[in-house]
Amino acid sequence: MSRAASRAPFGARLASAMGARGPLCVGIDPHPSLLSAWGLSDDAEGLRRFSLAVVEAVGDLAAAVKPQVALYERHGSAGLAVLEDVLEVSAEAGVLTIADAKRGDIGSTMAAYSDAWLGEGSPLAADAVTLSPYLGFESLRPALDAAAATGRGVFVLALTSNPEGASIQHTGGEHSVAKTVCEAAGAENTRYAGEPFGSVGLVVGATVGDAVVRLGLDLAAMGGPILAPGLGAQGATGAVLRATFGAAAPRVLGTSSREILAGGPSRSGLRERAERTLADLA
Ligand SMILES: O=C(O)c1cc(=O)[nH]c(=O)n1[C@@H]1O[C@H](COP(=O)(O)O)[C@@H](O)[C@H]1O
Repeated sequence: MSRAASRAPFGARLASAMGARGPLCVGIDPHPSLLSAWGLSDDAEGLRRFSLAVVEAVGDLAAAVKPQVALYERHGSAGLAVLEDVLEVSAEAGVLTIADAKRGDIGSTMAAYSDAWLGEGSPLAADAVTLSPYLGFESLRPALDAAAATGRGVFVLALTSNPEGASIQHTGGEHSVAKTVCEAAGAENTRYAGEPFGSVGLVVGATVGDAVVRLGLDLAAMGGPILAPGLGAQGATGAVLRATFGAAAPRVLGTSSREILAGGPSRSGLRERAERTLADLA
């Protein structure tokens, strides 16, 4: 039996991890300022020590970790080699991985991104990857199909946490861009009928206020998980998150990076902040 065939769908694995550990994803964002605050050098060795310390500290607490790919890319091939190791060590630690790569391109090129982040045997393959639908939701088809074939998942940007996102995502009147993306994800998740979550998730920031309601996004019916950045450093709290998502709150995976990472480099400092965030989300 191939590895792909033996892996349960991502949505089912995430639902089970959230049920066992709670709805927290810890972002691994090795910003230069954080490396410095931890007494580490802004190079591949500093990146490695930082990232592995985070996985070691929270790998048994969080449902998922989310390495921010840009912060590895800025170190070139040495940084990407570290990312490969982080993904492998995380898998060994039993925590799900979401590569925050925000990829999106015309279909033929998308197939190559899909091979890299979701392909069986790829050194960069994670349990899920973030995708941008700016070239049209259907341009993501290679990744949607690869995710289904390999038991992996995707999180498609719908309502991002940054204030500038509204200038595109809120446009379109009754058929806003965000609502269109939400409906397309819902249609895609029909292939996962019977699973606790579909494997096609959305990114909706915990900072978007009443936009979910105002734009008429039916996140509960969408069927997939919701990755909600914006906790901590961007100002959102567990209470804000519950108010923002309403009936869809049980499918929300809250994600926080800088707020938790600022607790390092000590293991206890990182765990204390992760546990505090988890308690806030409960
Ligand atoms: O896809 C994401 O994770 C993402 C989407 C979004 O709308 N907003 C957002 O902040 N993110 C990412 O989530 C992380 C947030 O980091 P903190 O603000 O430090 O918690 C960064 O890696 C962002 O790139």
